[in-house]
Amino acid sequence: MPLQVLDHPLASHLLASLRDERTPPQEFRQLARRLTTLLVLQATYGIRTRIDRVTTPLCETEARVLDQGLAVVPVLRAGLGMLEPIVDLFPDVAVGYIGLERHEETAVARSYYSKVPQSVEGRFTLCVDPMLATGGSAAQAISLIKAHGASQITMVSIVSAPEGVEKLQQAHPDVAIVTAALDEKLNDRHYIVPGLGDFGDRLYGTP
Ligand SMILES: O=P(O)(O)OC[C@H]1O[C@H](OP(=O)(O)OP(=O)(O)O)[C@H](O)[C@@H]1O
Ligand SMILES: O=c1cc[nH]c(=O)[nH]1
Ligand SMILES: [Mg+2]
Repeated sequence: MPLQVLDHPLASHLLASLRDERTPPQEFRQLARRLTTLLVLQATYGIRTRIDRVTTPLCETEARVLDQGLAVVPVLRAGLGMLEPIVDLFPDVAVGYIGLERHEETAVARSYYSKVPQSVEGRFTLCVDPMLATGGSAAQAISLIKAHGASQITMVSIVSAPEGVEKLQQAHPDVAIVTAALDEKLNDRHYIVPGLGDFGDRLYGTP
């Protein structure tokens, strides 16, 4: 599936502040929520709809309504920073959780928690994790989500590296990727450059 890079002046503006090393955690969390709202509008464009009828104070008319449930699976911990706006926009969403932590040196992700509802089957499913670096965490998370029956999955990230996009597209060619930025590269510690640093640490104030 092609990669979609969100191209909107407000998204760029919010991302600039997220990247800024001076942005404190409280503001960082708010920016992450606002940018996720924009990303999710793009990511859910293909959710199934149907035509219903509604009566306005003036007459009856056709109205397009949602005809498919949404599921979201944030990858702990940083993905939690993207959850709240999605639950606000889609109150009937089914939420699963996957805990993954990269090894500091190898960057290989270790799984420490997983609770994905079987109800992802048939739902339009978003896997959310703000950083797509080597792609190891996203590829593992999506394999787990698929094992629970999901078949229509979109990966939503805030910043992506070319290496991560390539890995995910190879591992899961059926999964769409929506991101706010495709950055230049990974450094020798597997961090995205220019990136924004460690998203989880900046979100939760844990240097
Ligand atoms: O594409 P990858 O190379 O796998 O890297 C991306 C992962 O790294 C970060 O999580 P981290 O392991 O730091 O855990 P945290 O969210 O708990 O800080 C980030 O939130 C992704 O999950
Ligand atoms: O740049 C990166 C890479 C992985 N995880 C982060 O939080 N930042
Ligand atoms: Mg981290």
